[in-house]
Amino acid sequence: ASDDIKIAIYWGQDGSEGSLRDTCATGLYAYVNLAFLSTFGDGRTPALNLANHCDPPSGGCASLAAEIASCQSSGVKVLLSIGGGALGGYNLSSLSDAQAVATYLWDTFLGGNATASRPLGDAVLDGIDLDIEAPSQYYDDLARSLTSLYKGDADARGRAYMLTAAPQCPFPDASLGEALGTGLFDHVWVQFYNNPGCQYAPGDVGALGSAWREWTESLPGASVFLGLPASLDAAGSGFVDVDTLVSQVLPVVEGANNYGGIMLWSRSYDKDTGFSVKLQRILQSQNKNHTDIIVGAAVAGVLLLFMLICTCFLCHKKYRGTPRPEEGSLTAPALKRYTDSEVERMTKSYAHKLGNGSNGDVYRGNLRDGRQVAVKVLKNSKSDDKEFMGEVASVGRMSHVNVVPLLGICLQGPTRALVYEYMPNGSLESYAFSNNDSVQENYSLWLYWEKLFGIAIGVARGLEYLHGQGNANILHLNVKPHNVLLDQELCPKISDVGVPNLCHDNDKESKRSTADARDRDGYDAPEVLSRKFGAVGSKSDVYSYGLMVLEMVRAKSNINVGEVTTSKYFAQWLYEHLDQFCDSISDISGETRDLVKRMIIVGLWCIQTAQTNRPSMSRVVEMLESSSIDLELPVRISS
Ligand SMILES: Nc1ncnc2c1ncn2[C@@H]1O[C@H](COP(=O)(O)OP(=O)(O)OP(=O)(O)O)[C@@H](O)[C@H]1O
Repeated sequence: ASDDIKIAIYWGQDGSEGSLRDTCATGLYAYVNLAFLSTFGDGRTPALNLANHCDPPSGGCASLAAEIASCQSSGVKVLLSIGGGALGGYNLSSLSDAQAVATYLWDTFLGGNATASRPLGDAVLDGIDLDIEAPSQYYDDLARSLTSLYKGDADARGRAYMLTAAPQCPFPDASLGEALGTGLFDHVWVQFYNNPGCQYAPGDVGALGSAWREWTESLPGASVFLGLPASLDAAGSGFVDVDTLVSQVLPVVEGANNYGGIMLWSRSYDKDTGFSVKLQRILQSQNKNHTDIIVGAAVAGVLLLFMLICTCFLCHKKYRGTPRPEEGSLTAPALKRYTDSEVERMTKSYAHKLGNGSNGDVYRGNLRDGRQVAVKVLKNSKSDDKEFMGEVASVGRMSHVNVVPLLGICLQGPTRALVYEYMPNGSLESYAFSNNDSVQENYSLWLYWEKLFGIAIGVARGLEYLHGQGNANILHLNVKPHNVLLDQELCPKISDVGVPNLCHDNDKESKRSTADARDRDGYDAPEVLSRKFGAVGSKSDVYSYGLMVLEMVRAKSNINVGEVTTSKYFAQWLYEHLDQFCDSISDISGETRDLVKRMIIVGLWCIQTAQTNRPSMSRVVEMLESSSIDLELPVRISS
């Protein structure tokens, strides 16, 4: 869930929206409503409808239990939404019917009778959402019955469940007005769309603002969310683009004490348009600017204080005798030291392994303040503490928007672990190169050319920094899509920086496995594989970078160049067919075409066999920032 704005989303009405697990893993949402239990009440056999995600009658939705658990473990609340647009499929006919439905929901999806048949397997959801659009009665009774069941469980087991609702913005809501009058709802996502009388009209927030006031004042005990469509196609009317939302609408709604965030209909539209990605990005950059001002003022204050202390210290120094021999700090300035029991606690005893790299296994975890982290437990690390700390200190000093931040380390007995900021969107490999269908399906739409270009230039800037622009002077020597991680906004961050230096790699076994891995990955420069091509240096990273960029182009275009499959042949093919290739990508506008052409020309320069022909990373950044008209192709592909 975002630190900046809480977003509730509806998931389940379109198989192409990607899995529930992936939806939660985007880190964009705080609440996911499973949509919908579309048949219930008045003697009907209740039925789930989750589009083509799974088939409830055959028990096919039980497999969602693991995905729900994965969402919950990352802090996302998962609710079952009942009702929806299939108006003939549900209603409540009496008080006893409402009580029976409440008991069914409790036993089947929440903390009730475990022996009931459970379409979502052993998942215990976080609550029930009422999306009741049909004329209705007895939903106040349903709310009271559910709440008393919740309360029984809370008394016994201390678990809290939620009750939420999605009324329309005309106040009071025709279907849910009475239920909301009970004051029993935790969150209410009011639909400010398909309702011209109270939704946003271009340039006019008046109607929305006055309906918002009525809703927030009438529900003092609930947090109220602004419900919006995530794309123009998601509703007949009421779409507000992200820039307008941030500049005109949020300032009106955020003033309410019980403003909770926004609700979006629905995940599939949000995935198509990137609405919430853009929203989170804008809000985070606003927060950052605000924080920068505060930090700037604080830094100025600290500097003043520091100067004062130095002055006092220098005045008194001559009376203090000879200084003590230098102790040397083993801990890099900004790095926190963790004990091995703290690492165990933050990873919940190494419960969630993210993967295993050649230098150790990586686990997901949480710091005490709730921040998610990735903990790399090193194997074969250097046993000399001082040597280890020397290496880790130089990594810890680095700070660049395109390098994964190292937050802390553990160095206790044999345990050596590195604690990194967690990157919720995994690696570029899984976005751009995965053969896993579900991942492809979920993310293919993100990978429009502009995004890929943004990733390419971000990685270039990160490498430029490592190579010395930030005085880091670090070689990566393992640049590949696996080691480019993507944060919440898909901003690329280079990972594994300096890690090989922390580990012994001079034993034969690890050398052999490294070489194998290298053969497999194929991103290494010729000189890394054989010294007859010269010494390894920063241009070796340039080579791997260039190959990676060309592979990104290949993966995105999915182009068939005949029998040819290797990167090198693809590069040769691109070299010979550059304009033809750019023309062949039909959806490319002139501007996008230029970005793609720049990526290709830069890539071709970077993979020159002779190191002297390859540009430096600073030059790569310059080339990417220029126009393709100013860039020439190399004379040959590999010279
Ligand atoms: N900061 C992080 N946030 C999220 N996932 C991470 C983070 N760091 C590593 N991972 C994930 O952990 C797994 C292992 O990563 P690691 O960097 O150790 O290995 P690798 O890059 O796959 O292989 P190698 O180290 O052999 O090059 C990968 O799936 C990676 O995406």
